[in-house]
Amino acid sequence: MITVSVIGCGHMGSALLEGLATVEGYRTIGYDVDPAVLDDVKSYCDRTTTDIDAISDSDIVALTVKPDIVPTVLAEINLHAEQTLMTAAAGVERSFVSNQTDATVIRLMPNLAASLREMAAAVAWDEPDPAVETMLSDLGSYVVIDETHMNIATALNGSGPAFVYYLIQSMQTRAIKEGLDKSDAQTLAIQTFIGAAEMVRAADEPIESLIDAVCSPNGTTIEGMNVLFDSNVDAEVGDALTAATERSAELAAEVDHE
Ligand SMILES: NC(=O)C1=CN([C@@H]2O[C@H](COP(=O)(O)OP(=O)(O)OC[C@H]3O[C@@H](n4cnc5c(N)ncnc54)[C@H](OP(=O)(O)O)[C@@H]3O)[C@@H](O)[C@H]2O)C=CC1
Ligand SMILES: O=C(O)[C@@H]1CCC=N1
Repeated sequence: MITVSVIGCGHMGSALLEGLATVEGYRTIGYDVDPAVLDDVKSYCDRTTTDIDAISDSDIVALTVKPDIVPTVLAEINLHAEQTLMTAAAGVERSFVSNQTDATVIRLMPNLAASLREMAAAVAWDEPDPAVETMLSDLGSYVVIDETHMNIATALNGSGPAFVYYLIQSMQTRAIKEGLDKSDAQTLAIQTFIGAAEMVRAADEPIESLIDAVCSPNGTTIEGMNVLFDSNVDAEVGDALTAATERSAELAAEVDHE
């Protein structure tokens, strides 16, 4: 049994708890300062509490408060060396956290698909942590990265779901405008993204070849692709990632200088 405490049960903390609630082998504790937030997650947790001391025997403590709240929480918690403190706050560096706790600190960039156990996560640590490896596998897929790359991972898989939602919305909105029933447009847009992502995962060829396979000669797809090729959309999507990456770096500086 792995005991996981989540400090801050808002969007990210509750997604972790919701995902873990559907897997055997975890005892979960949700901690937050807001009792109303705890009401929302109590069906996913073995225990909810506003008492910070309740996390004292947890194997893994997930820190899912906003970056500027991290110093406040670190001043309140008293963890021991056998515990793992998993910080998920964007921009907050591992060294900043480990200077203020005896626990082993790992840095995680999760995403909200944890609730469905479809999370993409990036983790940075000194040593692999078997309990964390099990937990991340149970919640989706993860990669181990050097912490110097955590800001771009934050943009790619932390913020990335919002970018993908936006693209799904753009496609389904236009389909509805062209006359398709709203529910049908949603079904088709969603399954198209799922299917395309699975095709990319399964393929041992480059994405360009997958695009070519959809583009029948003189067909429909190439007409649409030409609009994309002639646009700046590739650069704009890249710029969205860069903006999020730069903001992650700024957050690090802001928390460090508090
Ligand atoms: N949302 C996302 O998709 C992702 C978020 N993250 C990271 O997760 C963290 C949380 O983000 P998110 O879940 O969106 O934010 P939320 O605001 O939804 O959740 C944060 C929660 O922490 C609570 N809180 C505030 N102060 C304390 C405290 N001292 N002790 C315990 N809990 C406290 C907040 O209560 P109250 O509202 O009353 O202040 C709130 O319920 C951020 O650092 C973010 O960078 C990482 C990846 C993805
Ligand atoms: O927007 C944010 O700052 C957080 C971190 C990644 C996703 N949400």
